[in-house]
Amino acid sequence: MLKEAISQSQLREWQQEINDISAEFRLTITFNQINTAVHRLEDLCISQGATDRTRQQHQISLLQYINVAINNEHQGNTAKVDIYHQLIRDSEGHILAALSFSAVNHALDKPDMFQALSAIQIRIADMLSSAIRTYINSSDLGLKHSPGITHIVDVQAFINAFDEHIWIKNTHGIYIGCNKSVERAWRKSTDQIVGKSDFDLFDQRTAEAFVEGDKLAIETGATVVVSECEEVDLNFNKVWLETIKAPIYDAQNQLLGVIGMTRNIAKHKEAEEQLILAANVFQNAVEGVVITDSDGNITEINQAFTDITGYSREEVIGRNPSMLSSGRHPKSFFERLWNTLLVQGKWHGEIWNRRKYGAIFPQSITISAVFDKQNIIQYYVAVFADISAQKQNEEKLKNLAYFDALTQLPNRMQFMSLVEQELNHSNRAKKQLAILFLDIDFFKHINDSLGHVIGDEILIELAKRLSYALSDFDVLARLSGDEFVVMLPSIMGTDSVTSSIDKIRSVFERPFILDNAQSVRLTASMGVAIYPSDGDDHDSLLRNADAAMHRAKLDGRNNYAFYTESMTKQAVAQLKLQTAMHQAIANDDFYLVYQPKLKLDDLTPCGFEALMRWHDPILGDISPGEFIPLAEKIGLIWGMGLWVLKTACLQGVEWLTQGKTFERISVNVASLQIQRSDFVEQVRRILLETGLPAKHLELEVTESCMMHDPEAIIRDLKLLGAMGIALSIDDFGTGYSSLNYLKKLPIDKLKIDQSFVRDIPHDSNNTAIAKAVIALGHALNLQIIAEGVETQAQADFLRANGCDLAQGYLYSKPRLPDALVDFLPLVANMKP
Ligand SMILES: Nc1nc2c(ncn2[C@@H]2O[C@@H]3COP(=O)(O)O[C@H]4[C@@H](O)[C@H](n5cnc6c(=O)[nH]c(N)nc65)O[C@@H]4COP(=O)(O)O[C@H]3[C@H]2O)c(=O)[nH]1
Repeated sequence: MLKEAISQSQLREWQQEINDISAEFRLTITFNQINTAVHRLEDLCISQGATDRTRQQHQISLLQYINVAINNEHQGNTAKVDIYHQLIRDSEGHILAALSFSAVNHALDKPDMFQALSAIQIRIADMLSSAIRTYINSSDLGLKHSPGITHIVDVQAFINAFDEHIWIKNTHGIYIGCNKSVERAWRKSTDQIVGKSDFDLFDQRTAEAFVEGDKLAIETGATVVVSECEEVDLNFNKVWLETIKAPIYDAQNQLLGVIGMTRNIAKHKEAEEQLILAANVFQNAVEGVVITDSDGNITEINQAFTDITGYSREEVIGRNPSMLSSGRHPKSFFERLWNTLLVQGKWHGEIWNRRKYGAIFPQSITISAVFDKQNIIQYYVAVFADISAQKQNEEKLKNLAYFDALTQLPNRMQFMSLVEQELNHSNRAKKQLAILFLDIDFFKHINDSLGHVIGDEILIELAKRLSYALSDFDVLARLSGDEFVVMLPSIMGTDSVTSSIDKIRSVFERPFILDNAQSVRLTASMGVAIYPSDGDDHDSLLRNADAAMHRAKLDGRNNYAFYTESMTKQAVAQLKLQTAMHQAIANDDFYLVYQPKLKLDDLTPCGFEALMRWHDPILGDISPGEFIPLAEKIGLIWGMGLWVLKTACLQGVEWLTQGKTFERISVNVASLQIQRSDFVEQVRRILLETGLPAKHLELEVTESCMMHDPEAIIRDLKLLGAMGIALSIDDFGTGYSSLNYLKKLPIDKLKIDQSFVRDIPHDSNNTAIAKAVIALGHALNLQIIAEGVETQAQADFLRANGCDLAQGYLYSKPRLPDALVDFLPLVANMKP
């Protein structure tokens, strides 16, 4: 339609002008001129919202025009009517470009404008060609005559400048152009190439492969990589060649041919190989690798990370590595880590982390910050190794160095170091410490007769038994062979040592059963040295304990000895007593005596204190002052105390049933008894079982019972008081006197300890104390009883100072029940 709007004469005139211009172009077209046109066309494309497809169409047009122009030239034609095609050549006649001018005026109001289609092939490395379409003001064309134009564009030269091989084939597979690089590579001139097919130029197989590539490009309709191969270039260098091909279409989308390029991608290949190598190293590294962004979010991990932590890639990407935290390191540890990382860009150390399934493990880790060109942190890369096995080996080595391989007990070196540490502590705390040296009697016979394997079995079993028998604070070690040592820290004199000796001896009471069901009975000899009296360093203590052990062996084995004689005697005596006490309980060798208590004003009896007695057939009479503290120490006091209470209650019931009258029987209660949570319950049970009314029972507790959990003791004493039981504080003034608690206690009596009664009225201190206790007790509405009253003068003083009650040898020693008739009036004879 537009074409029709233009007069033929006008058209002819323009064509002539174009011809002229083209003729001019033939010689003088400049790069700048083309460039300007390119830019104008590109702007136009952009402003018209040209899509990639449009641009591609332009490229196709370009090549089509070149093709047409070439064909026209070949066929001797000069131009078509409406589109004029012009090949632009350089001075040597090489084709520079093809220009097509369409003599169609798009703007009738601007007759000086016509559409010019300039097709210029610009060969660049990535094979982009530009198709140019622009409006050119005819007056602009005057520029073509400008004398300043000097640089001639040589497109062939331009494509020749590239090392890549570039060629163009038409739809018949005939080469229609190529560059110098092709000439060199194929060792043929352009003339020998253009107009030929692959089958003319190459062997059958190669030609077929090339044609296949053309087909592929045509079928896919886009640029395709048709082959990659390693070859040798003209200089016999190894090169990697990549051939890409693209189909060429005209404006009507008709296939015109295939353009191809082969380029050396050795550098890409190298980079690609390096990337593959790096990726392989990353993935196959034995060390775990984790990469985070600058905010600490995980962006990548490798396989070893998953193997070590158990977390898959999906489970960690985007999360913070703190998800692995074991909780073993304090906050300050990570603060220091970050400080170092930020200041030095790198941190190396060991971290305990947690695996997915909970186990914690040590890792040796290096964290590096990765900076960009502006020195801003882009990533953190952490490379770590699981060092669990290494740590276990270290631990094993440590064990070998410090522990006995057979029994797993500390060895001599470890024992000595532990003793040294404890000595420092004992020295500061002014405490005693004991080293006990133990040697199995006749162990050599075991080894000789039963063999070393059995000997080892026995030693292992003994180590287990000893560990079990001793307390957690004691340190047991095996020095060598059948020699064991024990450190008893913080001992309180020889008593606690003998109790440990007792425990160790009990280990040997059971026979050792061997694999063959045979049993062996063993004994051991022990020697004890005590710090600081027997030595002030680990060497001398061990040496002296060893010497003591040898003396025990000389004394007949199955024995023990202290380094000093007196201590040995003391310990022997205690152990004897201890053994005898167990026997006495079994034999029912204990019994009670009762000491009357009297009112001081008229000396009427008001009750009895039950006191325990023990007569051992071998050791004779043993004082409660000796066996009660031992019973407390070895844990027998609870059972003994219940026995006393029950026996005293039964005695009271017996007297009552005999018609004898008394106010109360008082029973001593040890601190450890009242501290038991079921004490009140046991007292209630015994009263019920024996039938003694609570109003006939009094319990004497010492002040020291308040030292442990006073609130609970006060609560229990109140419960006992509420049952009708009288309560008195024994030995008042000798122990833990807290007036604060005293006023809260539900007690009835205070007993002045006999140590304050002794020597009154002569001892001014004691008389003052006695007076003060009486005054204090009365102020608290308590009755006061004095014990250990032996003289009339004491009794007179106490009475004169308001003391209410008394007991002591002056009136009666503690006696067996049958000997107390004088103090137990029958109900009928009772004074009103
Ligand atoms: N020198 C002298 N002593 C006198 C006189 N009158 C009484 N005594 C003694 O003074 C002690 C009074 O008992 P204690 O202060 O409770 O002191 C008792 C008590 O703390 C404890 N004890 C005795 N029997 C038991 C018991 O069954 N249970 C508990 N837990 N402790 C008991 O043993 C301690 C000693 O008891 P014993 O040897 O029986 O000693 C008794 C008694 O025999 C006197 O005029 N002169």
